[in-house]
Amino acid sequence: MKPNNTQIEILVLFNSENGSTYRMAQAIARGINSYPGAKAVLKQVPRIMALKDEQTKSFAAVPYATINELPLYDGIAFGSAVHFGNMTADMRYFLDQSVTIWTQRKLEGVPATVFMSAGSGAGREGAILSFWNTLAVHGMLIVPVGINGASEIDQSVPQGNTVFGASSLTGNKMSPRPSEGELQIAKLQGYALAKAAKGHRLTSEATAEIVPALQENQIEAKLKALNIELPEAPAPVGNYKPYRISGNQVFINQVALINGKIAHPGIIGTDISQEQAKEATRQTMLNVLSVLKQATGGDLNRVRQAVQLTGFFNTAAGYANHAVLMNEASNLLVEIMGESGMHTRGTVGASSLPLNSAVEIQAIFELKD
Ligand SMILES: Cc1cc2nc3c(=O)[nH]c(=O)nc-3n(C[C@H](O)[C@H](O)[C@H](O)COP(=O)(O)O)c2cc1C
Repeated sequence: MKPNNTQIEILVLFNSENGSTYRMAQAIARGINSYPGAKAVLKQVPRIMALKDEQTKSFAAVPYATINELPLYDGIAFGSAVHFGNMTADMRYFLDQSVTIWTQRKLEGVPATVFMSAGSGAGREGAILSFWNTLAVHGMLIVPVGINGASEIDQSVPQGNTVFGASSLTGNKMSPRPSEGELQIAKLQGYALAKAAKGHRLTSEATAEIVPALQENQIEAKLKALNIELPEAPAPVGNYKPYRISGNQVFINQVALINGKIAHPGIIGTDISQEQAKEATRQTMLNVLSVLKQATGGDLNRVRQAVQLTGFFNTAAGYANHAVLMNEASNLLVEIMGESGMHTRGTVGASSLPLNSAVEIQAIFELKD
């Protein structure tokens, strides 16, 4: 069964009265077992009414399945006699008990295939297709046979093979039934199911690794990857809030505070160099992000996108490199948030800024609904 086992296990679940479906099931199982690392488990569906001579049947020793074990397998081959162009009542009754499994979506994506035993063959293709309806409602991955092996089997006798699944024409006595050809197609069908089940197992394992990574807070993951630790959000120094949410937008204003002091204070180009101004800009942008985190209740995944950044720079008269400084903030934001960090931008030179900061950034972000 599934848990941490490199072998895949596939249930061959059949309902037979006279043994033909059972013989087809055995051929399906042989095909499964011929696939490296795959093992077939043969079980029959419980009966609504016991057969009179059940103990004399070839399949008497095959255990009955319980409905709750279906999700434990890597794949399921369903086999039934054709009854009036449909699956048998036993099979129908059994599958009708799978409502909880269905609503819990436990069979979703699990490979499944259908084989049958018919008399004349009347309605056998329709029977397989109508069986598929139930599997589709469960979201199972249906594996047909196609024309696999069809041209190699003895064409001098009628054969029950269909592109949807193997079947036997037990009413036709031109050869012993199930015929060698019918059993051969069933074997190929079992092999194809095992192959799909192996693929399903590998995909499930890969998804199990990927999904938590995808669910992880992507902005936090990026911050970690860039070795950036957000500073403590600076407390307001007046009668205002560090952020305000209006509708689904967050408004933030920050200066270059770090541990209660301004990083590289003064006039750019006179008191501080361009490099120092860049450091102050980066610090200011980190402060913006740390306030944004506060605004989202600590969950930066709630941010849909950046909207607008406006940078104010305390510059000497004639200074014209504002864009170079503001790029420091823009690049940092896009590096952390990717495409959703893109924003419109305003950049302004000012003759003085609060606390003698060299930089002030106003930011607007949009939150997810
Ligand atoms: C109630 C009933 C309905 C059947 N309806 C069909 C049918 O629609 N088409 C057909 O080809 N055979 C039909 N058959 C024949 C069986 O499908 C056939 O005998 C089959 O091989 C039995 O499988 P088993 O040996 O596994 O019991 C019917 C048999 C019964 C008892």
